[in-house]
Amino acid sequence: MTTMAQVICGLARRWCFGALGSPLQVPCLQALPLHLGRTATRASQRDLENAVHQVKLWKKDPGNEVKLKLYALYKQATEGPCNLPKPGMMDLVNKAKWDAWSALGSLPKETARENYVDLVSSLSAASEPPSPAKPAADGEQAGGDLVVTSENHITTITFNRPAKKNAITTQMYQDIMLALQAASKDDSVLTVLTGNGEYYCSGNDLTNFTDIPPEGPEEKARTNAILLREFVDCFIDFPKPLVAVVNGPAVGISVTLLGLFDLVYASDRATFHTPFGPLGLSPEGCSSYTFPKMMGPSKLSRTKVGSRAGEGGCQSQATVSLQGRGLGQLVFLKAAEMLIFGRKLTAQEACAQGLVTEVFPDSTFQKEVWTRLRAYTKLPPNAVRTSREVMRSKGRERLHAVNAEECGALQQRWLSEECTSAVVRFLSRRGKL
Ligand SMILES: CCCC/C=C/CC(=O)SCCNC(=O)CCNC(=O)[C@H](O)C(C)(C)COP(=O)(O)OP(=O)(O)OC[C@H]1O[C@@H](n2cnc3c(N)ncnc32)[C@H](O)[C@@H]1OP(=O)(O)O
Repeated sequence: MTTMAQVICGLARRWCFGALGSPLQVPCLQALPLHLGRTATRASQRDLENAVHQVKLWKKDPGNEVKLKLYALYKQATEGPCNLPKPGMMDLVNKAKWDAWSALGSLPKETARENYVDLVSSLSAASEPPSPAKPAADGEQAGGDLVVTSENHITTITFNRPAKKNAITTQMYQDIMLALQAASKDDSVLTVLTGNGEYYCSGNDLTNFTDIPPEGPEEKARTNAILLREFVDCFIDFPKPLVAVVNGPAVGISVTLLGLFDLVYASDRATFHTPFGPLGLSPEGCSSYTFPKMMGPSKLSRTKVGSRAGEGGCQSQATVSLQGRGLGQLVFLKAAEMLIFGRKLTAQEACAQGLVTEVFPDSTFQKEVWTRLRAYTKLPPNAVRTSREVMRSKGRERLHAVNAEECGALQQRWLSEECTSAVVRFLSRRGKL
């Protein structure tokens, strides 16, 4: 049975998507705050347009009552008194809007315009789009190495060690797991990971390898493998859409995990680097499975090849290479170049390979991405969740198996001479040893 609350929620969602085509309205004009934020001047048509634009940027849903007020005032300001026939009782959305508009009676257009602008102005302060976190003067932002916020049905987990390029400490792995656990149960529709400052994340903090317990390095490798496996499992099993807002360069595990995300939005300043070869490591985050899957031969760009190009023909590089390697041999060239040889991709390249959903100019990145995400939170949450589950459930068992295998390989790698000398090189160059 549909309850009244459900009907109202449904109304709110439909309005947010502009089912009725314009900003919403007011049953009782006298209740509106007049002249807030402006004094003696009358509101112009330009003021009205600016106010409409402002409403689109609001991050907080102002609620149905305000939306109705805005709708009615806008209609009155642009079309005058309501002279439409009254919608039927069952046409709930249109009836509510008709009621609100009709309640304005013969209010002059100019006054309606003014009231609309004043109402928006009074509500705007509370609805500014979130500004990207900025490092404090000493390079570290208050709030710890990980900042978790929840607003407007979006839970945001922010790497917050800008002075260390947001490298992930052992404590941060634990805290991210806790944050994901909480986000899976809160009322958020989306869970976002992002970074504060210049970097998205520089991957595993390489000093994590330095605190060897009395039992020796084998014990350290064993506990790290358990931690990594549990950490990646949290992403595999996470029940809601995961979004990466990649504000800058991404390295190591912060890149490999992206294969488990649903949306990856990147600034054109971002790069994607998995330097496992140079570090004596092997892939993690299920990337040995997800990357070849997303970057497989069918995804490679088509390139003119030899004399065939002269005949007007094109062949993909993959096709050519595969022919050279023998029939039936599947070689995932791009994934191999990244994961084995440590080739760094630009945001555009990563997008072409399917690792990134969309690239935005850095200057408008935050504004565009958060506006998009806020719009997505207005979708019916149960439908979003169901679609995601249907898409994800089939591969989950496989991902767990891949994760276990990758962690087993890494446990050995961490004990290898190749890996220890690479970490020592990095740390000694920075005077950490
Ligand atoms: C238990 C689970 C294990 C999961 C395993 C995951 C595998 C990976 O994630 S592999 C990838 C590991 N990450 C790296 O190899 C990146 C190492 N860092 C760098 O190469 C460079 O720092 C940089 C390219 C990210 C930035 O270079 P830039 O010259 O601009 O800045 P720096 O002066 O080097 O860095 C500033 C500051 O930050 C510290 N730092 C940066 N990244 C890390 C890191 N990953 N671990 C530890 N510390 C890092 C760097 O030491 C500097 O610190 P100081 O100012 O104190 O010297």
